Amino acid sequence: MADSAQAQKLVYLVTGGCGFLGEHVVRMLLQREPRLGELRVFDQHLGPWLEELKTGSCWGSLWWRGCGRFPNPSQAGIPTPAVEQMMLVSVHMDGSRPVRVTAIQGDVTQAHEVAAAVAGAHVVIHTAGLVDVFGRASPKTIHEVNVQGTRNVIEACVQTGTRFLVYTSSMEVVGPNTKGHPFYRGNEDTPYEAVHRHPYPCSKALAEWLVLEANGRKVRGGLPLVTCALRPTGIYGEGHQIMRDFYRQGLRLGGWLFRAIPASVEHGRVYVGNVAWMHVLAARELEQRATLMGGQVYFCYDGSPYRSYEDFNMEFLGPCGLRLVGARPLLPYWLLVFLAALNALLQWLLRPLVLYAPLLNPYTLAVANTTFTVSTDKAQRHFGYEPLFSWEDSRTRTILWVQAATGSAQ
Ligand SMILES: NC(=O)c1ccc[n+]([C@@H]2O[C@H](COP(=O)([O-])OP(=O)(O)OC[C@H]3O[C@@H](n4cnc5c(N)ncnc54)[C@H](O)[C@@H]3O)[C@@H](O)[C@H]2O)c1
Ligand SMILES: CC(C)CCC[C@@H](C)[C@H]1CC[C@H]2[C@@H]3[C@H](O)C=C4C[C@@H](O)CC[C@]4(C)[C@H]3CC[C@]12C
Repeated sequence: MADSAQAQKLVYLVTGGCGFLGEHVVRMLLQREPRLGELRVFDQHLGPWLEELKTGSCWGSLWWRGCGRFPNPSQAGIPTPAVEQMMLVSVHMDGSRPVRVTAIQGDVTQAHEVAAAVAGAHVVIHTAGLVDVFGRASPKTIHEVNVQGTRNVIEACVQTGTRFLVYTSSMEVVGPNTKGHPFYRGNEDTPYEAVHRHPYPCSKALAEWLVLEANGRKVRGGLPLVTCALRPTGIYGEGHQIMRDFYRQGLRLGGWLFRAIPASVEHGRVYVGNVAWMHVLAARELEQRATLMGGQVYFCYDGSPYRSYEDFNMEFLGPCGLRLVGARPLLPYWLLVFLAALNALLQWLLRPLVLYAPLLNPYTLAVANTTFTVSTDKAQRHFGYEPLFSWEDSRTRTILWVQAATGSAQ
């Protein structure tokens, strides 16, 4: 491996590289991808943590090399991107393998920006997306970012000759469906009636379909594109904003959270570090295992226990001082349905004046109240995935993050 790592330096592009998952993918690539030569981090909002790369506080000896333009993509006939901010950082991972990290502020809905970022990349990990089940963004915007953005990424690969594309899909491509059918310990082949109405799962399903359908298309130079899609269940870990929201809500209620969903409704969860690791491995193995992996979907899984959404959250919020009240839901389900519908109505009525987007709405209630758990080893069989972080590790890391993010260390 050391010799081949010396021989071949690869250019990776991570779209959405400053998001919750994207940041972990970026860090994982820097730590664990021996063939990494250049890493392009593409995002609409560049995170301040990228600055750490310059100061060396992240991974040993990193240093700033100065500002520069993105490598000229004109060889591929692509116009130079109209991006607002770029920087070049040189990262020395172990004293012998310098990796150039290029941060690109850009928008996946802008085809020319995407094409310019993709030009010359060997591998694209496309995690950028608008994750909105609360009604913050319009259905049109969700479609533009998640579907048109993905189309732009695929077309950029085809035009510029990039052959390997890993797409971050979602469990929601499958379900839970609007009928509330349980998906219990299901795998990639489990039959399930996927019915999508909400803009977010609709957009993820369509985007995933585009990615899988593009597998085998000839890219510039004549070789086939190889694609696969990873479907995380609910991701948790350092940087999980909803976990922080739950903590704050608990604080407002005097340190108490009130059980809303029966403990028997199990919800699939997966640690962000393992999801990132799965992306890195899938991207690494796509070339060698193109026939097996091309056009395939993989659920993301690890050793996280099957629990209800609220009980699972308490694994982290409990050590931060919150308590979940009630062995059973305190409110009757019909009342929750009523409150969720009321929230939806208020959101609609208030929209001209203010954005009202609470956690509880008919869609989130349906998701939280429907069992959806996966049990599969497909990623292990196809590309040798084993979780990098045990449940104990994942739990500890998440607790430390919640404590630090909320100042709740006890
Ligand atoms: N969070 C979860 O539980 C979960 C579960 C399954 C799948 N996913 C998928 O994982 C991916 C990442 O989700 P996340 O939870 O990290 O969300 P996130 O919002 O933290 O990250 C998404 C990133 O994409 C960027 N982005 C959004 N619109 C963009 C645009 N037009 N152009 C460029 N960048 C843009 C955002 O700035 C953000 O940094 C998404 O595709 C999401 O659908 C998330
Ligand atoms: C009824 C309330 C008390 C609780 C509301 C919880 C609700 C906000 C949670 C429950 C399940 C969560 C989703 C689930 O983890 C999986 C995903 C898939 C991913 O692609 C995007 C995020 C999403 C939809 C989670 C959003 C928050 C949900 C609905």
